[in-house]
Amino acid sequence: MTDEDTFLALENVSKRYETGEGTIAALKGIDLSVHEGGFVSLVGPSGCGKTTLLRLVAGLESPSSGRVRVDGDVVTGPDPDRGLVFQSTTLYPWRTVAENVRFGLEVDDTSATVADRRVERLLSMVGLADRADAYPSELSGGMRTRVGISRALAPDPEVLLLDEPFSDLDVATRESLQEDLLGIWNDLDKTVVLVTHTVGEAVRLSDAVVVFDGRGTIGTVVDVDLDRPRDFETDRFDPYVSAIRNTIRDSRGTDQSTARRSEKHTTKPRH
Ligand SMILES: Nc1ncnc2c1ncn2[C@@H]1O[C@H](COP(=O)(O)OP(=O)(O)OP(=O)(O)O)[C@@H](O)[C@H]1O
Repeated sequence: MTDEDTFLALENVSKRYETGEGTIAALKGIDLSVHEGGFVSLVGPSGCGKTTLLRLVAGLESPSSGRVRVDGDVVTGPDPDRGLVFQSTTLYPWRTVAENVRFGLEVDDTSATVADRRVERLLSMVGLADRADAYPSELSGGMRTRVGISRALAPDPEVLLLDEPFSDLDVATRESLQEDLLGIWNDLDKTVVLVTHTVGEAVRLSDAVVVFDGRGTIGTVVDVDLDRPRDFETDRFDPYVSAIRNTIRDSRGTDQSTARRSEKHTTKPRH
């Protein structure tokens, strides 16, 4: 991948937090490039800096040094072009499903007709067209997550940032949402960064899996060269997939040589 293909870039990014107990180096000298329309997952042990990286890309935090760029522009704060979905999706309980999704459009001056059409389209993409008038308390956890994703997509962001969005869900719901997410990604052509604790999920969905080593640095980036659309059932038993999963599990949280810290990590363009 050449530098011109890079859409989302972290350039020598470090993030330190000052706390009562001292300085926490959450991320150290991170270099990462993601091409436009790429799907990248971040995995690694708890506390290794995955959420911090996502928050930096979202513009909710600033790097202590280095910079984050999206489509060439340095990220200086939140922007509707970067949609964020957190672990336990918080919906507005007093708003209906459609009104929650529509919220993402109220910050800009999208006309009512365009907004209605977009909300309708997003809800049908996630299979909730018939629940538009329901309230969040009337929905299952999986449905709430679907609404959260639709809300993040409403302003038509270029980048979708997902922080363990499926972690509270049972296996069947999780897999169904993974399929939906791939469908959305394919139809809407977003650049996606997903934080997950589940190696299988990362491999199933991504073009590349970024494996953090537990010391604030990236241990390795594993490319996932599987055809799309993916067949979850077949892939589950594919020896190539097992080998990738093992590589990721072996790299996660293991000691990395200091020499790797300055390596530049690049994900390959989608084929
Ligand atoms: N606002 C903050 N103030 C102080 N320290 C923080 C803050 N946010 C994160 N940290 C610390 O930075 C490190 C990285 O945290 P981060 O949440 O990015 O990890 P993570 O990989 O997402 O973890 P998990 O998988 O458990 O969600 C941790 O040591 C955490 O305690």
